[in-house]
Amino acid sequence: MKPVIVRTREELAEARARVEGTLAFVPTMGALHEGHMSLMRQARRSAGTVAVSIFVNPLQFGPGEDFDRYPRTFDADVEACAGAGVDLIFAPTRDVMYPDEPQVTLKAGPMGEVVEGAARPGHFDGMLTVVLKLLNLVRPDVAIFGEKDAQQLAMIRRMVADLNVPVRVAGGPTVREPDGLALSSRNRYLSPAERGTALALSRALRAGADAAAEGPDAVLGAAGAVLDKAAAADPPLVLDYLVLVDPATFAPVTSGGPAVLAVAGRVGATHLIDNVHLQLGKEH
Ligand SMILES: Nc1ncnc2c1ncn2[C@@H]1O[C@H](COP(=O)(O)OP(=O)(O)OP(=O)(O)O)[C@@H](O)[C@H]1O
Ligand SMILES: CC(C)(CO)[C@@H](O)C(=O)[O-]
Ligand code: BAL
Repeated sequence: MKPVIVRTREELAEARARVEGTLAFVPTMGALHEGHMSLMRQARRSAGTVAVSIFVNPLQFGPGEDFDRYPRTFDADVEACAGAGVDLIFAPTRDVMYPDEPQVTLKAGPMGEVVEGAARPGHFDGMLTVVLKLLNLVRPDVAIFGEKDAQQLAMIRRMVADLNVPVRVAGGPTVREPDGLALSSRNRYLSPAERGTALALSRALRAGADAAAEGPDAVLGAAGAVLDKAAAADPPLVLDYLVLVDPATFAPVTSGGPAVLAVAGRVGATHLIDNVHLQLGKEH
């Protein structure tokens, strides 16, 4: 069955009113790939009705970032949604989401200023603002986000807790290419040579994960060695960060226990991120 496509708040409200039973929601920026499809299938298993939004949110892009050239592939996205059993697609224009220049926006707070937030100042403020607006419009029982964007997922959980947003948040595992590269809409910017360099991100995470039992310094050392090589490659990886952080707060982790090893870097003009969950042993 083809999904119903709604573009305005009024059309969405009518479609929402027709939903009986539970609703699962997968927010996206389009250019859909197998990572998004796996979230949609997870949504299909979680609720009777599945909604997806497709909106490239200007508020979460900084000046000089790729808002204008972000891939927009609407027809293929509709096909992908149909294949994953999506019932409803909300595809608003900028004017529908922001009819007036927004005055009241969310502030992500200190957690939004570290790691990815330090590399992209203001990004999490804009992301949380649009996610709260989408949740208010769609009113899902469960909203599903990818673990690839680990800090985004942690920030959304924190927003939902801090602001008592009536939704259950679920994470979906990162889908990878057979060689380890995390699927991302931005991968399509990469030339074959750039893609070769970009593989260092997932390789570094694997090297770090293999050293988890030996503690934080060993993890950062093993991952850092892979990234150092990529920094000297042609084309080079320009590292933005490699950090070991608490999965819920994104504060640095220095002793044993659960942690996220997160990495980001640029290859050419493309900003890529990846992460892995670890159980850290104690330093000897
Ligand atoms: N490889 C993946 N596996 C699982 N979920 C993913 C993957 N890539 C993205 N997602 C999730 O899909 C949702 C929509 O993300 P988005 O549309 O920004 O795609 P993206 O591929 O992350 O794009 P970008 O290149 O901008 O990072 C988010 O919850 C994101 O975490
Ligand atoms: C959650 C989201 C759809 C908000 O614009 C975006 O940040 C994304 O695609 O991960
Ligand atoms: N995938 C997170 C959205 C962004 O990069 O802006």
